[in-house]
Amino acid sequence: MVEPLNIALAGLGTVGSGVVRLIETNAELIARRARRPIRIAAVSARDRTKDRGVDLSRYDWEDDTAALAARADVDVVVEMVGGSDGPALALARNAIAGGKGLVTANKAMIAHHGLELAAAAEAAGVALKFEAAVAGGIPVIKGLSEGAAANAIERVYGILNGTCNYILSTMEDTGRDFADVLADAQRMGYAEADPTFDIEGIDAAHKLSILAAIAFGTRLRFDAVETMGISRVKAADIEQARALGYVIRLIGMAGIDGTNGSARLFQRVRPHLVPIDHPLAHVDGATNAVVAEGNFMGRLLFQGAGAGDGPTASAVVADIIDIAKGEKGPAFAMPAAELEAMEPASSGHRVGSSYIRFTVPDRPGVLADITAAMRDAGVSIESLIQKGDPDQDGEVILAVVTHPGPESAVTEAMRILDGSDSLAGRPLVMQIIGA
Ligand SMILES: NC(=O)C1=CN([C@@H]2O[C@H](COP(=O)(O)OP(=O)(O)OC[C@H]3O[C@@H](n4cnc5c(N)ncnc54)[C@H](O)[C@@H]3O)[C@@H](O)[C@H]2O)C=CC1
Ligand SMILES: N[C@@H](CC=O)C(=O)O
Ligand code: NA
Repeated sequence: MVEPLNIALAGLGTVGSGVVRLIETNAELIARRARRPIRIAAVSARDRTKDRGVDLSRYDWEDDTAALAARADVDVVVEMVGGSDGPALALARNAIAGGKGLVTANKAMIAHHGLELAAAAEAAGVALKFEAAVAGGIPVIKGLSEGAAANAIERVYGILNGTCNYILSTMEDTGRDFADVLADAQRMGYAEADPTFDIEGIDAAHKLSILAAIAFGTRLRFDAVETMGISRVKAADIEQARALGYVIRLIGMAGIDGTNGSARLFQRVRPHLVPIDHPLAHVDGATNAVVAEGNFMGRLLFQGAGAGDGPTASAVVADIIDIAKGEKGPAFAMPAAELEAMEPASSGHRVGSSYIRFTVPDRPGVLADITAAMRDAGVSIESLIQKGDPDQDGEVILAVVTHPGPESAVTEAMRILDGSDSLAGRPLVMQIIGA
């Protein structure tokens, strides 16, 4: 008789309920693939009485998630509570210290404490796994750390936040309002408990820092991700981008930069203009896509559902199955102590075209001031479009696309214009992804 793998589930929201449903629905095939049954020994969440659409009566209930790590009948703790610190981190630390495997969907916790937890798991001889934490259901952690293991990865980039992608692509398709579409994403379980993490790019930055550590064998540097979200993107930008042949997507991008002689880690999350014939332009809704470029494999594209109960549960349970089969890691594809400490690279010398949206007062001389600042900073303008009539405040929108050049020149032009009375608001700069 094969012993089951006994698991404890902490958190029974979108992801946790999905995990219960998946384990119950596919129990037989999971047991065959895991070589043993997966048994839910205990569950815990904030509210015992809440209707989650799954029957929890057959599982032991713990009011305090911390109790799960102390149970002798549990082999693996599955953390689906969320938050970089607090009860999630305490549970993770205690589970590992108690010799239990840890599976987590929590990118915030891994981005902040992943190295510590990975080292602790290696020392304790237990598994730490977090496939669901990056790009939801897409097996990108496994893909990079196993499938692409033989390659030096040169660059990794893509769409890492389902909520932002859902907002941008829905606004683009329907012209609906930002707040209204965000409320939809929350209803569908895509958004973080605090959606600021999504719309300000922080969630994508968490994921990017995890991917970069695995792709490049570097220590996690979430603190060094240059991060900008989509809250300043207006419907007018989406409209202008479309008129110019682009869509807007929140893109995370990481690579090793050797420009100044020493290798540095480049990590950035920002809204970008993506040409409509680029594969990332067709990634809609809560779908994520990750591109990895390796020196022998060439370009790989991983694409699939980046958020939501089913896909995220699929990634969580895949990790549980790996542990049932005896897999122990290491979590970041190499021992935590061997990950290289690398200084962050700045983006100033990067070269490319930019889109700049200016909101300006409707009066003569404004255009001359803007173009003079661009000229003085060495920015060459490819096109400039003025959007229609002034709005009710007497302001108009100017959309500028630059010829390829150093990003530092665009930054300098913005510095020259800072505080100018030819601007009615802070310009928005977005880089344009090459085809
Ligand atoms: N929703 C999604 O599509 C995805 C979520 N994730 C991550 O999975 C984790 C869970 O996310 P969701 O299920 O969406 O969140 P949720 O808000 O739907 O569920 C959170 C669960 O944790 C419980 N909880 C919260 N604070 C607690 C506390 N102090 N003590 C005990 N229980 C507590 C809640 O009662 C609830 O059952 C987060 O780390 C999130 O970033 C990862 C990938 C996708
Ligand atoms: N809030 C996240 C959930 C998955 O990681 C997202 O929208 O991508
Ligand atoms: Na994943």
